[in-house]
Amino acid sequence: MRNDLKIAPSLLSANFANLEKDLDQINRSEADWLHLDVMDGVFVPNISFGFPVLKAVAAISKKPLDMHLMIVNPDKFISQIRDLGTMMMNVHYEACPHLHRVIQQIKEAGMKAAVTLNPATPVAMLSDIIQDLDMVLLMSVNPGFGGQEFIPHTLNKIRELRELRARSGSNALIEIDGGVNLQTAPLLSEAGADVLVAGSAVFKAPDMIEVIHQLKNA
Ligand SMILES: O=C(CO)[C@@H](O)[C@H](O)COP(=O)(O)O
Ligand SMILES: [Co+2]
Repeated sequence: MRNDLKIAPSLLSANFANLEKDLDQINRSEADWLHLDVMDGVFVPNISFGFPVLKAVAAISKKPLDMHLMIVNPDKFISQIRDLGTMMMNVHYEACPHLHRVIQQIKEAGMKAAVTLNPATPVAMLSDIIQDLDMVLLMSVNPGFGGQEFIPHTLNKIRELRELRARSGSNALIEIDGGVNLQTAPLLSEAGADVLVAGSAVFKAPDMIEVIHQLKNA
């Protein structure tokens, strides 16, 4: 069994009327990171939360922040995201015509940089940027909503990404987001994922700490 699989609970499925209670559970769990889904209603057909909520969450979270920006023009917000104490800033390939510049700006701001691919975007699109990345996030659902069903083709994309990573000498982690649960996590771990994001599987469970423990040992 591998012992390096990271788990990043996604706050999108938390109880927003009592975030402090849910965050306390995450803080006390074996979760490695806290995944935060920012949506603008333009890049994706949904709106989640913005800086007032992010500031309150950042003040309570004891886990490093993994910020998933489902927004157009994410470069406009690099310094504000950094000032929250963010560890990893994920921008979508599909939202960044000047991706190389955005990645350099994120790193210059002192954060780790990740690129996210939608389910229909081929892994090969990263061949000229993967050397500069700390992580690639593969969406295993169409972004915008929690609680959707896992797209099985993601398993092939993980294998392709591992090959691209090996060919290019990159150390980028492979993170998977969408439909991760106790059934899909072992398949993802086996295929070579490094980080699993889980929203509804964690926050809708009766015992979050136990589910995180089980995911971690997938
Ligand atoms: O980025 C997103 C959705 O766009 C995710 O991070 C979701 O929050 C994952 O939710 P589940 O599929 O795990 O319920
Ligand atoms: Co996400």
